[in-house]
Amino acid sequence: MFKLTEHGTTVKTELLAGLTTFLTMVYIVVVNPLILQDAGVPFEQVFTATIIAAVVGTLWMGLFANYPIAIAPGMGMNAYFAYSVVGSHGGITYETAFSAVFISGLLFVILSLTPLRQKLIEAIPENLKHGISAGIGLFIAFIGLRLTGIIASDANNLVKLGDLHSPSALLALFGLAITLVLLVRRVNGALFIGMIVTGLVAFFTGQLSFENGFIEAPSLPEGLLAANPITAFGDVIQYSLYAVVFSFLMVTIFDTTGTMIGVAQQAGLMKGNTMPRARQALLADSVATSVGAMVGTSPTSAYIESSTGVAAGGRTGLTSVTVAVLFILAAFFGPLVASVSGISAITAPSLIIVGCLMMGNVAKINWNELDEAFPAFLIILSMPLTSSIATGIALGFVSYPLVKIACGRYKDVHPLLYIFAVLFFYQLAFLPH
Ligand SMILES: Nc1nc2[nH]cnc2c(=O)[nH]1
Repeated sequence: MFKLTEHGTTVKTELLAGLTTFLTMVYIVVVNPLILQDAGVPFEQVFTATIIAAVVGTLWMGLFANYPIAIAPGMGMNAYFAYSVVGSHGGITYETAFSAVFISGLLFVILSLTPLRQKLIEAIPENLKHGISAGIGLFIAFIGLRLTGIIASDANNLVKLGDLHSPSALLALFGLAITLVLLVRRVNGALFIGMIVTGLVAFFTGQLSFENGFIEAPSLPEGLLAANPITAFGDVIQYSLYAVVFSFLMVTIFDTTGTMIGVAQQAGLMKGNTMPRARQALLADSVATSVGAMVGTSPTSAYIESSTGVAAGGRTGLTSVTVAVLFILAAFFGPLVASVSGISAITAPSLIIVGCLMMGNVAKINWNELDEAFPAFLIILSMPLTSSIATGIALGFVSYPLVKIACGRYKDVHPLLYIFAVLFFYQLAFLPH
């Protein structure tokens, strides 16, 4: 079913890859409720909703699209939901905001079913695709460095070297060194073993403790927040949430498409300029976003952390199915998950190393043609600086046609790219981020 031999992989490799991806992304079941509770949504509800959305999307991805790509509520969009939509749109409750998420999820389902999906992927120029992969690499490495305090904020320069004597930074550096040694010595499961060793050191140095125990029964969602497309659409009209729906839609489509292409390229699963089974892959995310809105979480996205599982050898949907099963188990291990995901140093080394692997794509960019190189460069530069994959893609999409028109090669640009350039320009210039 997963065509393991055809993809040159084994059950053991896939299970290990799934475990690796899961460990780097499981923090979301704790962090997502923490962010959405600022919008008034109860913690327990988001905890369960996050797991439901992740399981639906990731299982769909594994079973129907056969990609080693996991799905869960995105970190950019939960903040946008809590602080820009509910926080600043006067009078908007979180229930109404979930209606907007639900509608954007349904629109995305419809788009995933039309030929536009494949055209969109084909319309993205090769050099921009390489830029997206490399930019994602820099971005996840930056996340790893920031979470562990190796890089800290600075009032004048925005970022600076953090306090390398802090327990978190020291542990992360230790984990990085161990994992790198394992990798260069080509030890199987290096990323995962690195996490286990770092976790053990965290435990014995008192950074990791299990005061709240390990197991707790999950609470079931009390009711559906959005279930009827007509009432949800009514909410969108009543509160004029068109721009909110548009932003959710653009960000989900491009974050997910960009991430899928980046990870599929890393896994060697792209067929030239096209992504096989793109329909099912996009459906996985759009269905998860819609279901997530029904039970109480912000939009889902294909997770960049999937690249850690691919680096660990994951090539098929079995990796994703493993991740989904582990998310189901996580529902019963709330306290354990909260303890481990509170220690960013355990997973940061994987994020940093995978960042390095994904940066390899810069070598494929045609640096000799500035009209090809500059938009790709802009994507790479802006993803970590804006902490947003979608914004990086937006800047690449706006600059590419402009540069091409300037050098008289406007015919080289796919017509769809012009349309998206205008939409992205509108979003960047006039909508809140
Ligand atoms: N692509 C992607 N990966 C993530 N990992 C955590 N949050 C996100 C997100 O918003 N987008």
